[in-house]
Amino acid sequence: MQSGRRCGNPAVLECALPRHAAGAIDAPADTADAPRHCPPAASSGEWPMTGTAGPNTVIPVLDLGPVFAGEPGALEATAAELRRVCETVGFLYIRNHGVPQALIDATFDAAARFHAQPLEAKMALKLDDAMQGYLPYRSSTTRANGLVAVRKPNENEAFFVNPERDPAKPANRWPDSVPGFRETTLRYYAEMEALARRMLPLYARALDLPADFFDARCDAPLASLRLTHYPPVEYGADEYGIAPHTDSSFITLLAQNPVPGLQIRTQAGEWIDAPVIPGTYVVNTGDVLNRWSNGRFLSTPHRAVNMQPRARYAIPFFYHPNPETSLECLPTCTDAANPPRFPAQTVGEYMAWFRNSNYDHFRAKPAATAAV
Ligand SMILES: O=C(O)CCC(=O)C(=O)O
Ligand SMILES: [Fe+2]
Repeated sequence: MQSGRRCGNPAVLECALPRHAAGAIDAPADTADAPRHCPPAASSGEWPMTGTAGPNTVIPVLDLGPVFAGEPGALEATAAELRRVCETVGFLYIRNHGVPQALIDATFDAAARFHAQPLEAKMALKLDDAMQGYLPYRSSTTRANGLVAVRKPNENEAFFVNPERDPAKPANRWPDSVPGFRETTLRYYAEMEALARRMLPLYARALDLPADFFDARCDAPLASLRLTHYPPVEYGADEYGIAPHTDSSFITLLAQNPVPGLQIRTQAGEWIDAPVIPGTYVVNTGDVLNRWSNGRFLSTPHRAVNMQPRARYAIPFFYHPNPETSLECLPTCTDAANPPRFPAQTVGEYMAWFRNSNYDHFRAKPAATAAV
């Protein structure tokens, strides 16, 4: 799998990089014969621009500093901006999030050291029914979204860290010979959970709900930290580091990665790069919030490819409400002319469906019922 550069033409990397760094338009993934990873640079002009967009990107940047400092009026002002972004883009960057950069760096380092182990050591921790452990290379296929017709396994391997608060659930299993791995990843997990919780009032106000609406519904959240490794491989047709998909989450928090590769699909159906903006997080709305809000907050398709001649790691944190929380349509997102569009499932039920659809491990065992 480690077969060197992926676009056989060395010019591809050179022509792709400047555009990718500028968040420009990519070719549709679904077009089987489209040139991949080096499309013509062209803007549709239809992409919604917002006043807070960074200099080189159409994905807005939201400053959380004022609201986290408790500045008067900041919650309402930031929530109004968040509402606009979630209704039109579904992806944003946040700055002044409060997560120490040293912890982010240490977590990337832990991910790299985990994946550098011999395959045998990783396979000893193979994914279990609680969706915890090691997901081997090319053993997940993005099926649950209807976004691409040809579905090949994703060109990545991953390790999942689950919450440790519930003694009834199997505990995380840890590698024996990756020093500090457990401590670092659990510390990062706790930091991510705290950040997501601090953001809940923003999402509540953005949806015209009382500021504490989500608090009790997310006090034992069904979150998961994923440590993904995208090796530098030669992609074939319809192959991706991770194929076009939407996240199942309420929100996903993705630490900035020194190696770019994330791309999002605009409402106009074009793929754009999410450029690296140091010190920020990428945050996106997932399917849970999309369903809960009756489609009002977008769950935007995205994908990742590793165009670099070196390994790429990603450490997304998928945040969900409590498993028993009902996703019955939020009261501010429906009226007589806009009836609920999605079943009032619980988060756990929705997650079980999503997981069974996407992970070969669970497809082989349709009776699996773990809720992560
Ligand atoms: O690798 C990335 O940048 C994004 C990964 C992603 O979308 C996911 O794991 O759901
Ligand atoms: Fe994702």
